[in-house]
Amino acid sequence: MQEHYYDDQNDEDDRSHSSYDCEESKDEYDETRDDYNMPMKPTNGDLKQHVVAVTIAVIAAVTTHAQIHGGFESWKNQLMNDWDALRSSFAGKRTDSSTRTGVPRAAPNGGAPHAAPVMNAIPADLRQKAVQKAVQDIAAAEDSSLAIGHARASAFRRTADLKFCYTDAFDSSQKAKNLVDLDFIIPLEPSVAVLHSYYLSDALGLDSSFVYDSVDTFGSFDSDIILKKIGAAIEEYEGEGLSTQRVRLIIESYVDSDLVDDEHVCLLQQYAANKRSGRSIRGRTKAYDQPHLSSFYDNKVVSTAVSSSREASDMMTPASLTFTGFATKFINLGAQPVNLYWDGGHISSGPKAGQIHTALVGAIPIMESIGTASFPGHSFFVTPSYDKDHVLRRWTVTEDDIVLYYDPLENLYTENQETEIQKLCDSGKLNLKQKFARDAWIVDRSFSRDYLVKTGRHYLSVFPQPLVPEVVQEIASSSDEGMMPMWGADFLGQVHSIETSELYFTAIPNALPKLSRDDFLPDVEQQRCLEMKKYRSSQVKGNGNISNSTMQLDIKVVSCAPRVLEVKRFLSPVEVQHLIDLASGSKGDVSMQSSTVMASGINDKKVRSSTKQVNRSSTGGWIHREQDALVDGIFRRVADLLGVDERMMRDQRPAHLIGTDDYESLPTHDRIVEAMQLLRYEPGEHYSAHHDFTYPSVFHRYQPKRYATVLLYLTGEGDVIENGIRRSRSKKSAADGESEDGLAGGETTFPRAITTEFHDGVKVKPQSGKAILFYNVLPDGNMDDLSQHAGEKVEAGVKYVANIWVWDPIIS
Ligand SMILES: O=C(O)CCC(=O)C(=O)O
Ligand SMILES: [Fe+2]
Repeated sequence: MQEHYYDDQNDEDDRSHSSYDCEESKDEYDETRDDYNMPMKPTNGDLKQHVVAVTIAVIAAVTTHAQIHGGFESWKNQLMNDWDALRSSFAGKRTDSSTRTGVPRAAPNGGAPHAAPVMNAIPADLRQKAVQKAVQDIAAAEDSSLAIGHARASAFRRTADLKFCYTDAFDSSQKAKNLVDLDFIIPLEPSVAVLHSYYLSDALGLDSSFVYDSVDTFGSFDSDIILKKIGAAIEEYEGEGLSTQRVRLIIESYVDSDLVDDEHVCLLQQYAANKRSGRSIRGRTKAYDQPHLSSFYDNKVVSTAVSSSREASDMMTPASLTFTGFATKFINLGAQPVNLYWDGGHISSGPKAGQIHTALVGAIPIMESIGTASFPGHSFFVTPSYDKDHVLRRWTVTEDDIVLYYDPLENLYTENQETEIQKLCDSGKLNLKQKFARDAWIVDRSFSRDYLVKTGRHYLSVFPQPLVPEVVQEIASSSDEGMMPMWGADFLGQVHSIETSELYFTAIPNALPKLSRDDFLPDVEQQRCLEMKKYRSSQVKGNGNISNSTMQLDIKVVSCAPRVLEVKRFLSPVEVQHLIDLASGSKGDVSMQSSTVMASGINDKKVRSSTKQVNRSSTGGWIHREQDALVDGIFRRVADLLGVDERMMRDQRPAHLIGTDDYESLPTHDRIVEAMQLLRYEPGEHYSAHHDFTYPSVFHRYQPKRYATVLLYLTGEGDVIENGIRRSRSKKSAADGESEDGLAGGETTFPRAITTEFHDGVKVKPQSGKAILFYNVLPDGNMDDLSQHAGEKVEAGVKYVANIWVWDPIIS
C-alpha cells in the first residue's frame, strides 16, 4: 500500500512533505514570515508552501467564487495577525506532552519539537462578507433579485447526503419518498483523498473545481497535506486512536470551524483508524427504491406503505417490453484521448457489401466519459484519437454491463497500477488533476457496485450526488436551497394541482419588443405585467377582463417509472400560434435548421449530419425567454409547473444583446434553463429513442444535469397548418371522415415505461397546447435510464413541439 497520496511532486518536495508535521525549525517560521509579503507563488519549504498556498487558496477561493477585487490587503493582514497570535499561543505548549491541544505533538522520531500551528484560515464573518459582496456585485448593485441563483449555487453541497459517522440514521431529513438507506464500502485508498477533496470544496463553497484544480496549481492545497498531518498524528498516537476533536482541529486549520462537516470529520477518523490495516471505508447514503408495480395501480398507496402491500401485489407482473435498449456510458481511464466507435457489423448489400460499417460516436478526453443509447449485442471499440485503425478495447454491450471503462491498466494489481500511474505523472503524460479524476472514477466504480446490488440499477452519475427533494405544494418556495424539486408519481392518474398567476395570453399584444436585462428589474417587470394584463385570461378562450388573478393547472401522472406527468391546456391557442409563427419565420428571427444530436467532442459536420439522418430528422430553432413578454410568460408558467423560482430561468446573457452595451457578462452558473427548442417534423421524420441527459465532466463540482424536460405540443393529432396558421380538425370533417391531411403519428413514446399492460411502454399523443413534464434523474441523483423516449415517425401533416430543458443545480 502506498503511504502517501498524490505524491507527484519531485523527490525533494516529497521529502519535505513527509517531514511536514515534525521538522520545521524556528528559522523556517521566520523565513515564512518574511516570505509572507512576497509574491504569491508556492515555494519549496513546506511551511511556506502551506501558508502561501492556503492564503492563495483562501483568497483565490473567494475572488474566483465571488468575482470580487479588493479586500486582499485586509485579508492578508488578518491572516498575518492570526498567524502571529497562533505562534505565540503555541510557544509555551508545544513541548508539553500532557497538553492535548488538538495540535499533533512532534513525532517521536525527533526533529524540532513543535508541531504545525493551527491556522484559522478564513474567519467566518469575513467569508460571509465576501459572499455578500459578491452577490451584490453580481446583482449589479441595484438589483438583488438577479443574484438569487448565485446564492443558491453557493449553498450547493455535493456531499450533503453522505454519512460516515453512523451516529444517527437518516430519517429526520427524508427528502423524498421511497428512499432507502444504502450502505457502501469503498476502498480506503483513494476514497478518502477524493471524498476529502469534495468536502473541502463544499466547505469553502468553491466555484467549479477549484480544489481539484489546485492540486495542479498549488501542490500543497489538496488532500495531501491534511492526510499527511493525520498520518503523522496516527504515528504519534499509535494505539490511542485519533479523537474526533483532534481530527476536527486538523481540518479547521484549512476550513473555518463553522464550515467543517461532522461527516467529513468521521471520514478522516475512519481513515485514521483503518490506515494501518488498510480496511475499507464504510459510509451510508440514500438510494431510490423503485416501488413495486402494484402501487402504480393503487391510488390508496402513499409513501412507504408500499412494502406492506407487497405480498398481496406479487401477483402483478410488468408487461414484457418489446423495446430492449438502454443507456451506455464509456469512460476513458487512460492517459490519452480516444475515439469511441460503434461497430455496425458487415454491410450486407450494395457497393460496400462485405465492409465493416463503423460510426464515430464521439471523442473521449482523458478521464472523461460519453454516452449513447444502445441495444444488447451492439459492439463498440475505442482507438487512439490519432489512429483509428488501432483498436485498444472492444465491448459488446448487454443490459448487465452498460458502464464501460477503457482502462489500459485494468489487468494490473492495484499496487502496480499505482506505480504505473506514478510513472505517467513523472513523465508528464498525466497531470495531477487527471490523476485525481482517475481516483474519482475508482471511487465511483466501487460505490456503483453497492448501488447496483441494492437497487438493481446501474449508477450513471458520478458518486456522490445530493438527493433531489419532492415538490412541496407552495409554488416556487422549494428551490431556494438544495436541489431542484420533483413531483411525486405515486400512482397512475394521480393529479397534482397548482395555482399560477401566469394567465393565458388570449390576444397578441400590440407591441412585443425583445426584453433586455433591465426588463427583469423588479419594477420594470411589474410594469410589464400590468401592461400585459389586458391580453391575458384565466380561460383559454376568455378575454383579459376576467378578474381571476390566478388559474389552476392539473398535473396528471401518466407514468410512474419513468416519471412522466401531463398538463392539458398548458398553452392557449394564441400562445401556440405565436410559437409556430416564430418557428415558421413569419415573425422573424428564429432560424430553423436540421436538428442534431450531441456528438461529444466532435466538431465534424459530416458526423453530425449523418447522425441526424439516422436518428433525428426534424428541423429546429431556439427561442429565448427574452424573445418577448409572451414567451417570458410561458417560461414563468413552466417555472410554476416545476415548482422552481422563475428567476433561475433567466438567460442572463440574452443572445440578441451580444455585442451591445447591454450585454452584461454575468456569470451564467446560476441559470438552470436552456432556450426553448422548437422542432418541426415533416412526414417521415422522427427522433429515435434517446435520453435527454448527458454525462457531466468528472471535473465539474456541480455535476450539472438536464434533470427535467418540459415538452410542449403545438400541433395535435389531426391539426393542419395552412398558410402558417394552425387549425384543429373541425368536428364536422372528423365526423364526415374527411381526410384533411392533418397530423398523424408523431407520438412521444417512453418505450421502457413500466406498466402491467403496455408492451410498447407509454405513448403520449400530440395534442395542441398540451405539455408533458418528465424527469431524467431519480430522486437519488442517479440518471434515470428509463427516461428514454422517442419522437415516433410522423405519418402525415406537420408536428411542432418545443422542448424546454431544465438543469440541476446549474446549467453546464
Ligand atoms: O418529438 C418528440 O416527441 C420528442 C422530442 C425529443 O425527445 C427531443 O427533442 O429531445
Ligand atoms: Fe428528448
